Amino acid sequence: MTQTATLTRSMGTPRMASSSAAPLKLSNPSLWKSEGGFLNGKWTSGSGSGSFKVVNPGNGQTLGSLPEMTVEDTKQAVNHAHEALKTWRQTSEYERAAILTKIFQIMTENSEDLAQIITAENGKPLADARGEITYGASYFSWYAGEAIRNYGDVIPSAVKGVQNTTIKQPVGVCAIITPWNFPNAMVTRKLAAALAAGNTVVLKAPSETPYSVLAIAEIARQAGVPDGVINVVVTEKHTPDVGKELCENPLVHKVSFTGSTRVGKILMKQASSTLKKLSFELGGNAPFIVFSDADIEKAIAGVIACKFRQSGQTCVCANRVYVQDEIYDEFSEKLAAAVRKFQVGEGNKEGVTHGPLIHAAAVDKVQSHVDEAVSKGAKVLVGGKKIDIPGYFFEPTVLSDVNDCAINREETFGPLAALYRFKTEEEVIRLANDTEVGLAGYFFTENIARLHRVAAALEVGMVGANTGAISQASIPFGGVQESGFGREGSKYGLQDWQNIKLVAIGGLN
Ligand SMILES: NC(=O)c1ccc[n+]([C@@H]2O[C@H](COP(=O)([O-])OP(=O)(O)OC[C@H]3O[C@@H](n4cnc5c(N)ncnc54)[C@H](O)[C@@H]3O)[C@@H](O)[C@H]2O)c1
Ligand SMILES: O=CCCC(=O)O
Repeated sequence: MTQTATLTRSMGTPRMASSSAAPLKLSNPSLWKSEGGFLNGKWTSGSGSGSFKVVNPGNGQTLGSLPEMTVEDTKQAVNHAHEALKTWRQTSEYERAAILTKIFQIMTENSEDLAQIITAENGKPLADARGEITYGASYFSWYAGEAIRNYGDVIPSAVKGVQNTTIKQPVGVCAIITPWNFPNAMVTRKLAAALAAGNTVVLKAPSETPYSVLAIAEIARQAGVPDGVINVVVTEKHTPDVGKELCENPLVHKVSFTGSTRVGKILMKQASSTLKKLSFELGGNAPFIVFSDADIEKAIAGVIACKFRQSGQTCVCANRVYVQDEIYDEFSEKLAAAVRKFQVGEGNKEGVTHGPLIHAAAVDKVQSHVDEAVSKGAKVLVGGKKIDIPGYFFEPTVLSDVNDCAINREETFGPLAALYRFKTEEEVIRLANDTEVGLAGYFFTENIARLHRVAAALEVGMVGANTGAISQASIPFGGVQESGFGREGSKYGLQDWQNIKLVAIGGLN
C-alpha cells in the first residue's frame, strides 16, 4: 500500500493530515478514512491543530493519525445535523427502512475489511471481530424491520366526542458517544435505531478506535444517507470539551452514551443544563454464580465465553465468579485447565484465541487487582502477570479463594476470573447484589424453581441463566442502578429515540 499525504480543507484552514491511505490490505480501501471527521457529507480535518495517534494494541505500533477536531467543529456538526433534520424527519418509515437495509447489505459485503479494521485498532482476534461485524450489522436489519412497525395508539376516551391518538416522532439531533471495546457494534446499536426513528446524529468517535466509526459513516454515505444526517467528530485531546458541547448545545435533544459510569456522571450533570433526553449504557460488575446442581462442563464453557470475551473487556463480562462449596475445587481446577489452553497474541495471527488489552493503563489495572487480591489471601491458579512482548498483554488469569478486595467493587475489564466460595443461595444473592451497578448477571443451575427465583432476585438489567452469552439485536440491552438507563435493541429500543405525542381530536360527536 502506498503512503499518501492528503490535503484536506476545513473551515477555511488547509492542513496536512498525513497517514497511510490504508495500512491494512483491504479489498475495499475506500473504507479506510484517514482525512479526519465527517461533516455534512464531507471528509474534513476540522478547524484545529495537531493530530492524535491510533495505536495497534496487538503490537504497540502506530496504525495512523487523525487530526484533532474541536468544539468549533462540533458546533458545525450540530448545525449540519439540525439542518438535515428538516428533511430527514419527513422521510417515510419505508424509505428509512430501505436505506438501513442497504447499509446492512454493504456492511455484510465488506465484513472482512471491517473486521480487519477492528482487529488492527482494538486488538481482538479476527474471529471475534468477524462476529462483531455480524452482530453490528444485525442492528441495521433489525431496525429496518422496527421502523416499519412504528405504530401509534388509539386510546379510549373518557370524554364523548374526543378521540385520543398518539404518534411517535423523532427526538431531533442526537449525540452519540461510544467506547473502544466494540468499535463497530456499540455504534450501530445506537445509530440504526436513531436513523430508523428519523433522527440526525453527531457521533463522537473513541480516540482508540476511530477508524471503525469512520468506516460506518462511509458505508452509510454509500448507502444513500443524505449529507448532514450523520456527522462524525474525531479527537483525543478535546474529548471533554466536545462532550460538554454536545451536552449543552441547545440544538441537541438527546445524548446516548456507552462507556464508564464515571464519565456517565459527568455527562449527566452537563446535560442537565438543557434537560436533554439521555440513554446511558455504563459499567458493570457482573456476578456469575455456579450452583452445585449445575452442569459443570456447561458452566465452565459459559464462564469462559462470558469472562474472557474480548479478553475481559466487555461491559457484560463476569467480574465475580461465585462457586458453591461442594463443587468449588472441581470447578476451579477444570476452569484453570481450560484457561491454560488459551493462545494469547496479536489478533490477526492464526490460532490466537485471546488478544491484547487496549492500552498500558488497562494492563496496570489488572495487575493491581491481582496483586491486591493476592495480598489478601487469593491464590493464583493460572496467569497473574503481564506479558512482556510488544503491545499490551496480560496472562489470562484465574484466582481462587478471593476475599474482600477491589474486584468486589470495580470491574477489572481484563482477563481475570476471580473465584469466590459460597454456601447458600441466600448468601450468594446477597453477595451478588452487593454492588452499586447492575448491568448483567449469570448463573448455572439445573433446578427449575431455583432458576426462576434467582433470575428474579438478581438486581441487574439482563440475566443469563445457563448461558454466558446474552447479546443479540432482538434483546433489550441495558442496566439498572449505576449501570445506566434506557434500552438498546429489541422492540423497546426504538422508543428511546422517539417522543410520543398525543393528538386529541375533539368535536367528533
Ligand atoms: N453498558 C454497556 O452497554 C457498555 C458497553 C461497552 C462499554 N461499557 C463500559 O465502558 C467502559 C469502558 O470503555 P471506556 O474506557 O472507553 O469508557 P470511557 O467512559 O472512558 O469512554 C467512553 C467514551 O466516552 C468518551 N469520553 C471520555 N471522557 C469523556 C468526557 N469527559 N466527555 C465526553 N466524552 C468522554 C471516550 O472518548 C469514549 O468515546 C467500561 O466501564 C464498560 O463497562 C458499557
Ligand atoms: O461491552 C459491552 C457490549 C457488548 C455486547 O453488546 O454484548
